[in-house]
Amino acid sequence: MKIIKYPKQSDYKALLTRPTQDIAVIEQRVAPILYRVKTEGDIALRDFALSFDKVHLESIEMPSTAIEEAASLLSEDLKQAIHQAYKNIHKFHEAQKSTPEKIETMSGVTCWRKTVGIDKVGVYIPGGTAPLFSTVLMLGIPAQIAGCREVVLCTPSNHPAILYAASLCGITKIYRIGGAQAIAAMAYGTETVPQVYKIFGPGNQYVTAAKMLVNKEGIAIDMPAGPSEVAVYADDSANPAFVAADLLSQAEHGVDSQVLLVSTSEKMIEAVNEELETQLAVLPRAEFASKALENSQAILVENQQIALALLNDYAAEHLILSIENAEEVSEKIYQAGSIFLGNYTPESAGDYASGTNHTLPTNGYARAYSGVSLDSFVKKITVQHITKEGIQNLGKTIIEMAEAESLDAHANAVKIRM
Ligand SMILES: NC(=O)c1ccc[n+]([C@@H]2O[C@H](COP(=O)([O-])OP(=O)(O)OC[C@H]3O[C@@H](n4cnc5c(N)ncnc54)[C@H](O)[C@@H]3O)[C@@H](O)[C@H]2O)c1
Ligand SMILES: N[C@H](CO)Cc1c[nH]c[nH+]1
Ligand SMILES: [Zn+2]
Repeated sequence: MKIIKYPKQSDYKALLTRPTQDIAVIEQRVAPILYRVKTEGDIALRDFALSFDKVHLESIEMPSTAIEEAASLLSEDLKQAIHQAYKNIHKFHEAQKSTPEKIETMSGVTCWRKTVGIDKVGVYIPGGTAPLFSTVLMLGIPAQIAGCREVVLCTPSNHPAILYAASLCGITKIYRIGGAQAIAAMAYGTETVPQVYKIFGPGNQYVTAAKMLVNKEGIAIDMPAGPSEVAVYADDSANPAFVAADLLSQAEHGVDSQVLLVSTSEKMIEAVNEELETQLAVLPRAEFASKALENSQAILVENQQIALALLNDYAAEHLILSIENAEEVSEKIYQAGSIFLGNYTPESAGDYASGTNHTLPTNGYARAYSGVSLDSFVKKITVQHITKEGIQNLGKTIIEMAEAESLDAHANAVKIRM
């Protein structure tokens, strides 16, 4: 990994640029895909499956026999692991349920919020270069807890673990389509794929751009969750082999991934770089990882204050603090998708099984977005009830304000009751 020593603040922006293609270029590629699915429906889905994924789709919907067979194609160990992950993710997301409180703002005036699962949701499960069945749990479990009535799943992969995890989450509508065309299918609906109100899920740049484009047409999305990234802040208490392993764990996702190492210790950076070479040499996805490492850097900084400023600017999807007093220092982080503390908290734990959600904002979107949670799958509807006495207490205030806005009918709706 390139080493950048003591950069000036004016260099941060260039230094922290993501390797993703220009969004305008990707949108130009994706917009015609969306249009064809919108206007031609299933015919376009079949064409794109053939040209992008090299599959001739007999049936766009996953056959029920494949779903039923899935369990028998997986090892007992893998099924056990999936169940353990399911339990932890369920526990963490179930705890996010909140009991709405009824608040009496004035005597006789009561307001509250009721929580409702979004009726129809679509989840995208990446499957271009790896079948991310863990993402099924990350999206299917909160949808299940939220009580979403219809959950549609699209993925270009037919890996049995995706089907098995989907069954655990009660998802039965599975479509074997990927990329921007899958996002379009869920956004507009086709003869086969049902239209949904909100689309969730990570994916490559085409998937992410498609989500952002359909969002402009009024379809809700979770957030831009594109190519994976991790930043590691390591001091001399870190273990260089652990740090290198964490960097490679995200670099192996794809050529457009980016990883960042920030340290006040030149010795640590050099040791991590050596470890990277050793570990990369035996990594099956070395081709992806080494390309991603070309887009990545190790940055040597003077002190912790500068390290934290850089990391907050970068707003990494994942931030690992392999430093002393990690929890205390994490209080000073205000821009990151998910934080991992200490030497024994690999980012992979959050990817699979600790309980937190791995669908997280990339490309700096962690400055304004949170990762997926139970909240992402629900709407909160406000409810209020005012008694005959309550309107006497509140009425004067409303009339005063409505008349000042020159909206007499608003004022009358109160006066008539008083
Ligand atoms: N941010 C997160 O929370 C998160 C979580 C998991 C994975 N990810 C990211 O998801 C991505 C998965 O990517 P992937 O490619 O393996 O799978 P994917 O399922 O996202 O994309 C595969 C699809 O891309 C389409 N495609 C491929 N080349 C294309 C082209 N030239 N033009 C138009 N469409 C094309 C194809 O239709 C294919 O089905 C990785 O970048 C990974 O880092 C992010
Ligand atoms: N690291 C990815 C989120 O950026 C999630 C994932 C799934 N499987 C492995 N990793
Ligand atoms: Zn990962």
